Amino acid sequence: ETVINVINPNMTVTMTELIAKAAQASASPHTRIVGRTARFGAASIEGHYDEAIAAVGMLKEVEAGDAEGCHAHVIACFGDPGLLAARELSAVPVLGIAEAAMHAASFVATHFSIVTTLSRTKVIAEHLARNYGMEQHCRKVRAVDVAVLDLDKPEANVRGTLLGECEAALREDGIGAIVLGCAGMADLAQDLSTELGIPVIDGVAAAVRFAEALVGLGLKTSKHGDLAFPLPKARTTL
Ligand SMILES: O=C(O)C[C@H]1NC(=O)NC1=O
Repeated sequence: ETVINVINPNMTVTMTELIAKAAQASASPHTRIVGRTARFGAASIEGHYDEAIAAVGMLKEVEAGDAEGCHAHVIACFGDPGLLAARELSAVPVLGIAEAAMHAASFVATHFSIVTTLSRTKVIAEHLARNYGMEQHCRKVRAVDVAVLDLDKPEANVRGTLLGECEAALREDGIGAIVLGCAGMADLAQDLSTELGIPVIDGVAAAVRFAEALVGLGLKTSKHGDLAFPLPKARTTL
């Protein structure tokens, strides 16, 4: 059995449930998904400050997963908060849903656009695309301006708004695929892909399958050099 620790770095349990459901739906039969929710940080992550404090809570859940002997971690927040810190901390593979989604999109299209939640978080996705060497593939980061915790509210009409933004991206951006820029959109990817007739990629599903692939390849996070375990020293723990 492969155990994948899927961490919601925000503190909203209903989102963790949606994420874990999407992760299990994507996983192979012999994979067990353990969903974990950050117990320190923010109810939702919508900017640099939220990301900074959420990373601390996320890292505690990496420790919990490692203590349980999980085979890989998925950081299920589109900002990939604390990704390299988690890779230092753990010896098993750690994937962020943004990195995983962008790579999946680059395998099936020459260019893609990202559609995320609030306009103020577009810059975070732009920084990630640059850091991941994806600027040649990522044409544009768009936003539907729906707050993360409103995604599951019927009155927000997220599906309709997302569809409109994706159609604009298809018309204007010169792309072949769309990346959904929020873990909370995980349950919408399939439906939008069918409606639009193009790959619409949810990073939770992509990260779970890539994690399985890395485990299957016997690959673990390298502890030589940059991602070696953190140096022992006095630290404030939660
Ligand atoms: O950055 C975003 O808009 C989405 C990001 N925030 C969050 O609480 N979970 C996420 O996936």
